[in-house]
Amino acid sequence: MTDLAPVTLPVATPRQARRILGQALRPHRRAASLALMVLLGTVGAGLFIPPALGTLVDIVYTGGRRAELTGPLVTLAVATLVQGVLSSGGWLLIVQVGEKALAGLRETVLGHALSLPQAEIERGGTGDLVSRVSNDVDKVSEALRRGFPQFLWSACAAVLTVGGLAALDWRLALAGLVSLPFYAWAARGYLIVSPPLFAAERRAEGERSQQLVETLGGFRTIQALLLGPRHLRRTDVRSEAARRASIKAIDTTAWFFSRIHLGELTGTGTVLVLGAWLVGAGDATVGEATAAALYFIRLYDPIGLLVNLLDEVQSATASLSRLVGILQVEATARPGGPEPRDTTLTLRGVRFGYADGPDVLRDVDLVIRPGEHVALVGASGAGKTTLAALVAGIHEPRAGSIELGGTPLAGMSREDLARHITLISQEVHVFAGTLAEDLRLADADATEPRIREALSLVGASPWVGLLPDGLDTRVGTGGFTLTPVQAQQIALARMVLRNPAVAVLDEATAEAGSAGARELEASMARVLAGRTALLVAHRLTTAAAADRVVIMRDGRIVEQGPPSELATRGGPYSELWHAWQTNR
Ligand SMILES: Nc1ncnc2c1ncn2[C@@H]1O[C@H](COP(=O)(O)OP(=O)(O)OP(=O)(O)O)[C@@H](O)[C@H]1O
Repeated sequence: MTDLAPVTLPVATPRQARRILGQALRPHRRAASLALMVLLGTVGAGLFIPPALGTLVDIVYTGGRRAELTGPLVTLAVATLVQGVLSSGGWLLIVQVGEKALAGLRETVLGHALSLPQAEIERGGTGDLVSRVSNDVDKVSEALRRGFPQFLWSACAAVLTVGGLAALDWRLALAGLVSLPFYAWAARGYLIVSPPLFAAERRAEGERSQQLVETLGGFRTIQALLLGPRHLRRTDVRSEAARRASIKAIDTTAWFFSRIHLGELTGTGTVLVLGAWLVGAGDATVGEATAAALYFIRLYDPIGLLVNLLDEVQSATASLSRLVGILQVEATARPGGPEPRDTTLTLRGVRFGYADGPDVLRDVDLVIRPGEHVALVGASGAGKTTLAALVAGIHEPRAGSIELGGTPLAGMSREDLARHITLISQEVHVFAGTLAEDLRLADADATEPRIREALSLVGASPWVGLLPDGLDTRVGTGGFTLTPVQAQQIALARMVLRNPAVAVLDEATAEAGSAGARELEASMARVLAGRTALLVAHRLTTAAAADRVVIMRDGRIVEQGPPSELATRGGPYSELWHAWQTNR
């Protein structure tokens, strides 16, 4: 893998994508058939217009009576009215079907993405995933809302109009067909040339998003290591690739339209010349020749639209394939093993690395006894957060095993895992909604007294009491902004409500300030009482309160023992301890 070729999620073949779309449309077959009938009615009504106009031309041309005009004029009025009424109803029905199918598809894809282990998503790239569920969903959505109904209408209109022309005079219909080779030429070229170009455009956009997410996500590290110019260069390269891919795709569209206009010119010219000749030979009336030309001109819109839509359908198919590709990332099957005997955590010979990267954990052996609190201490990058994520079952080791009460985590179902072990990471997320809703994410049936009890245990009652609407106050995006300490307390309260036997905590005291950190330490101590706990300690006071401290360096455990013993042993912990005491 080169530096500039990130791993992305899989892409489905157009056939697989169409199959999934078909499945999403299946529950709405009846509404779709009704909408199709209404559309056919609309086009059918429009077919009466050219002959009626032709008849009017004949009446005027031959100096007919004024009363003769009534019939064609009534036909014109009724056909226009029916066309108008049916078309608005038909569009509405089709748009509804499209929206419902899209909602189903979006739920399927998002549901699958959420059920995937974090490692699978990280391997493919979160930027790529974001681009798929935003850009690609928009493209498919636009196609289903507008493109798909217009495509149906154009196809019906084109076929029926050619039928109307043939019913008028088969020779004039044949004359119109002279344009077909131009349309076929354009469509064939477009269908063969454009799919890879549109797929490349989507891929380039995905890679650009991926690069932006990487750059913004690693903002601090990039600044600290002065990697800004390098990341700017990479972003430039990917943006340039996306720009080139877009221009190539647009070029084929221009080529396509030039062929279509050639078809229109040839078809109309031939119909007019043959019409004039037939009139001259006395084989057709001026009105019939006019109607034939009008029929052919009525083909411009549907064919132009079909052309336009081929572009949109191609582009939407490429997006749909990327969306459906998410369904192809298989969640590693987790059959559900036996209930753990107890809450002993046992790590044996654990080795781990991210995606295809080097090992960041090596030969980790660790046993945490039921009820024991173990603190992980070490320099930044030593592997503490990674080890915590493995113990919470988020990642699986490359080698070695992690067991809870004798049951390997890898063999436990996600539900069992979530029931036994809860992880609180440094970046706590407060979901948009009321505070009570946010807390009930941990236990949907939690009663208000239980919620209040949990808030009291984590020390959040005083500030929650001051919120304008108490538990019904809206928090998260667009709502009341919680401080980092408050957000951590909410995460701890969620843990209390979920009540797991094992707690894994990545201490987030860095942003809390020293008063906030002390407050959080006290909240944590109350929540962890009685549970088996592994905590990543960023402050040595947290480590000093644990039963055992484990020191990590370069992905290995280099020292462990009770903090009071380690402080005087003269090893890495006592060095850290003394340095910290001196700097206080
Ligand atoms: N998502 C990731 N993808 C690739 N490498 C990663 C990822 N997360 C961490 N690493 C790498 O794994 C190693 C261990 O990182 P980890 O975050 O576990 O260390 P840490 O001891 O928790 O550091 P800190 O105290 O800064 O959080 C580091 O070299 C880091 O760059």
